[in-house]
Amino acid sequence: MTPRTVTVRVPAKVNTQLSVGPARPDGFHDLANVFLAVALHDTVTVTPADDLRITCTGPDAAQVPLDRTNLAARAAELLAARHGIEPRVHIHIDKDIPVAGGMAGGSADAAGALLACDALWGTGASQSQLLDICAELGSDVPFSLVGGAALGTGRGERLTPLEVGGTFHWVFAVADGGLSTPAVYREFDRLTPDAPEPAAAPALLDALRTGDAKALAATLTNDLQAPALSLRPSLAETLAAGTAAGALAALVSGSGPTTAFLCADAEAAHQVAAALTASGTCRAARATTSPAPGATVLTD
Ligand SMILES: C[C@](O)(CO)[C@H](O)COP(=O)(O)OP(=O)(O)OC[C@H]1O[C@@H](n2ccc(N)nc2=O)[C@H](O)[C@@H]1O
Ligand SMILES: Nc1ncnc2c1ncn2[C@@H]1O[C@H](COP(=O)(O)OP(=O)(O)OP(=O)(O)O)[C@@H](O)[C@H]1O
Repeated sequence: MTPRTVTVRVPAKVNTQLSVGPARPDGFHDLANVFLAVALHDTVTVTPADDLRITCTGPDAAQVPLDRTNLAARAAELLAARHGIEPRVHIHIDKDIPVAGGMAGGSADAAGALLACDALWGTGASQSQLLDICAELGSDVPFSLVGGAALGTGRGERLTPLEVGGTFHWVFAVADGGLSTPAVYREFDRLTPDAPEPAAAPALLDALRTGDAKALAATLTNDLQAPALSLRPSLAETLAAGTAAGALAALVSGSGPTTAFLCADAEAAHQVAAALTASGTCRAARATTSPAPGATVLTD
């Protein structure tokens, strides 16, 4: 029987290594992008409707477009077009991932809507067909579907799964307002005229594989950190506050302006979150863990 409602939970991501090469002729950049899914989630629920409709709840809901530019709507449209059906569906997003925060929130919603609509419509797309649609929707979307940890090459859409040998404890400091991903890449180009070809760092992959937080802290890198700080200098204060509170490492998450703090254990993460909240250098601080599974159907 065709299900009447499907709910999918999708994680946010942090980039443990984000190495960026020179701009390509198509405007994208080749990456060595070591993604790690973290246990902050959006929940996407799809229900049959007369037409494609989007609603959104959550603290950042006012910043989410409710028209067909929403990545979740585009995902439903693409899947429907591939199968010659009309995307008559109400997509509800319960949003907990910061918007325009460098944590792939829109990408998560796209992957979630795709998986949910596939189940609702019984289109039975294979994982590789779903991944193709994801790549068309955005560079981060394939990883939102698979979760866990993966190396993304090309523009980040070509994934190789990675082993993770333990649980890592993180704090994410949410900033006021967002940063535009294309603007951060443009600032990277301005600051880095001779970027080398990117490659994954063996020491970082080892740290993930062994679950060694100190080793991971020593190897975290983000080539978009300098451009994000150039566009939003106040993020340096947030990074310093988390480091002073005992984080093993502090870095900008993806294109920012969310900042990420790797901690030794759950207790340290709670202390760092409390100190960041008290510091007044961010809007909110959230403690969480990684890795987390990719898009997962909860009910149908
Ligand atoms: C910063 C990251 O979040 C790190 O994972 C991603 O690279 C961004 O992924 P995304 O938001 O899914 O990005 P897309 O929707 O594919 O592209 C948005 C814009 O970001 C820039 N972009 C993105 C990915 C990439 N490898 N090179 C780029 O230059 C381009 O200006 C592009 O027009
Ligand atoms: N479902 C969605 N949720 C949030 N933003 C969306 C969505 N669909 C489209 N957008 C648009 O995309 C922009 C970027 O939002 P998003 O939260 O995906 O950024 P991000 O987390 O920085 O992305 P990334 O880390 O993949 O670069 C928003 O400003 C918004 O206009």
